[in-house]
Amino acid sequence: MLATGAVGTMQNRSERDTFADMYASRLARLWAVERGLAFGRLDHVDEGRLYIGKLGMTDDEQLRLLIDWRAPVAQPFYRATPAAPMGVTRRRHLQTKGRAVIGVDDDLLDLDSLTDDDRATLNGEAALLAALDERRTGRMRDIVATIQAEQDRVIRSDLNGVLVVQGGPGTGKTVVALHRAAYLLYTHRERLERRGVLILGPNLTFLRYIEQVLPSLGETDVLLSTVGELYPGVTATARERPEVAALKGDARMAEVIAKAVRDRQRVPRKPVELTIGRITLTIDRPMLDAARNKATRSRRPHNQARAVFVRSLLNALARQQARKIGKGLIDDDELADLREELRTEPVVKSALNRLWPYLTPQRLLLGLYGSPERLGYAASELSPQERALLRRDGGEWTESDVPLLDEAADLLGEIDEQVLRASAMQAEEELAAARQAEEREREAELAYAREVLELTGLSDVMEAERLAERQRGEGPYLTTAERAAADRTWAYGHVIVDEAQELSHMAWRAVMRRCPTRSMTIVGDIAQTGSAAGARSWEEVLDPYVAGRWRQERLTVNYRTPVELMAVAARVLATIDPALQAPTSVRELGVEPWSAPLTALAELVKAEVGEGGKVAVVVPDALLESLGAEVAATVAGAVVVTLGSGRTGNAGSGSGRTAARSGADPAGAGTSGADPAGGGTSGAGPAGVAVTTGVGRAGAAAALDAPVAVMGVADAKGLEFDSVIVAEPDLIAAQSPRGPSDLYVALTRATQRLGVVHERPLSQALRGLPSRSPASANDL
Ligand SMILES: Nc1ncnc2c1ncn2[C@@H]1O[C@H](COP(=O)(O)OP(=O)(O)OP(=O)(O)O)[C@@H](O)[C@H]1O
Repeated sequence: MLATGAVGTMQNRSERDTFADMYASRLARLWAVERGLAFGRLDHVDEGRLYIGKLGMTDDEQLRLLIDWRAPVAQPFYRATPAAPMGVTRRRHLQTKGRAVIGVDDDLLDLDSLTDDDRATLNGEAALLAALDERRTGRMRDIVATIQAEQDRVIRSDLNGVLVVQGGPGTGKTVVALHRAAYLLYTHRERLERRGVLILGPNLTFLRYIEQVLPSLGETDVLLSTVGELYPGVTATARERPEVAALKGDARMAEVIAKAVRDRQRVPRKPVELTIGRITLTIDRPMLDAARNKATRSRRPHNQARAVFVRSLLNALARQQARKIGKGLIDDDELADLREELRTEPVVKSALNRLWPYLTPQRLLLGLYGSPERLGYAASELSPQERALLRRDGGEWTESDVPLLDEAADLLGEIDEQVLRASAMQAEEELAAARQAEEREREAELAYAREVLELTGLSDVMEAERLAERQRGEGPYLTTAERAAADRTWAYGHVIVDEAQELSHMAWRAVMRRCPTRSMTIVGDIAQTGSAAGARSWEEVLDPYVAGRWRQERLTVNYRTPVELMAVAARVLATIDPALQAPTSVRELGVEPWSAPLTALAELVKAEVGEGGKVAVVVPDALLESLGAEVAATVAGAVVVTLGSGRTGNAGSGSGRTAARSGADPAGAGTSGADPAGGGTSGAGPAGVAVTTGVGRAGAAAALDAPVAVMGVADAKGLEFDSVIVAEPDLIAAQSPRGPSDLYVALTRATQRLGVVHERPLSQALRGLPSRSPASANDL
């Protein structure tokens, strides 16, 4: 397709591009399912022998070769038990390497109907345990070959309505949610491909960790995002202090934002005088009140209601002008002429901009944070201490700001397309003139365009370049996920929220706006809530939106953490709430968790790296820098995940203490409010999953690929490692009101080995762990 080159009519070329895109994505899907393409066999009483795979295949005669795992006939592969065999006599798991079968595991479901031949070829190793024992790669894998019955029920649950999946650590919530996305796309392809599926995760590292699962199941067009990336054009990865995050996530902030918008429509006390030529016009209180009331009554969002306000005010001014120049009564045409003349008068324009300004959410919020007076008005319901927490001058957007920006955007509405176009045109003309006149550098030209936009009061709406692009018409071919990512008002066909317990009230409002049909899967664990603004119960979260209309499934088996490690974590869980139940672990490895002095940390990390697999050191936020530097100085290739999700400082190889923070990778630099890429859709991830932005994710990948990563708990959420060392556990438990939950999360990240290092005395729950010294590292 591509080799035909850019020939023919516009239409030919656009067709060619569309076909090329289509084939490319088909090819990406086929490549992605290569690993473990066929993984199961069902010997069925009626249907004969069926092979189960990642997608369905038939031969030239339409004979079924492979059944898609999501098809109804494949269901017994996951659900059949000896008690309820569903017509299956034998279930066989195929282990493959490349395209060769290297092993099989059988489950016998109906002994009576087996033939003698069948009996002779039985093979009973549990495929699940083999999968769980595998060394971790730093990326989540699909579990399509070993999905368990309780998980299958979640995966195949109905598309409609809100499904909550509550489960302890390691119960497969994340992996099940991803398989559910694949299942829903398969079963409701048309509806969901058109509207798209959004998956929200807790941080960029996590998204990086899971992003290959869906492509490996043949699904490439799903949008993965964090709440911090939800608002197009802003990539917020910075985090607030817990008390600020809690306040910004509080439900009362909705009214604060609403009042902040009303504040910008307030009528000044004194009349406004406008001198145009030799006459002076006065905008007085009654005129303003009338215009404002008309605008408010129109029930349009602020930026659209502005047109009503402006028209009313200009009409009044035009009449006043007519009176002043002695014209008296004027007809409609004359009124219209005068009004349009006034509209272009600079003094009038600037007065209108002050009285009812075009506002972007960014400008509104910064204006609010930056002004004690505005805060005093909008946040009058908050206490003075709370208002002080909101005060800020400029600075980076944080994750907790994003739901507020979204709230504001909803109340402000889009800025009129015509205004945008006019500004774009103006910007373009001015740019062209500037080019001819002075041949300035490209940078300077853009600066000039920005200035032009500044003058029209639209500078922070969009970049000059993007305005011009928009003006020219359609952009390049975009997938549903990419279009959805760039459109704040996009309504998704299905939304999956992972680590959902972390979302604040305000974040839920933003999420619910994106899913008016309320077809959602919400997975999380109330016991793991770390954010001060997070959830205490699912009722509290969901009842405001779907009271009595949501259903819950529980996952109860822990596939990650071995029995010995979970016993320790369960003691910590009991300190949070004795009523909470830890999930039951399926594996027993015979390796006990250990404790050691903090001073031995670096040596112990080295020893763990020697054991192989991925190692994580989870530390209190306050010690991230110092301990990160310490580990980096001793262990080659260590990466420190700096505070703020997904940004990493590559700690280098033994170069010492300075590297941990200051050496932040260049890709991680773009975490400020205005994302220069705009729109936040920088294309495809490695296997074609549309990702919202490359900015922080390159950094996130470094943390997952490194042999050792040092991080705070917020960045460890949802991840897992072969070996985990938790530093100063009691400081983690004390670092915020939800600290004990953070500790519980930290202790449940390991698939094989766990240790704690400490200087402070250990709390009751962790006391009594066998001690380990670096010298004995290899003995354990
Ligand atoms: N049926 C299964 N077959 C193979 N592996 C599984 C299965 N179920 C879960 N796992 C593995 O168990 C681990 C934990 O799963 P996952 O991360 O989805 O759990 P989680 O419930 O989201 O945990 P947390 O709440 O701690 O983040 C993963 O490595 C996952 O691949």
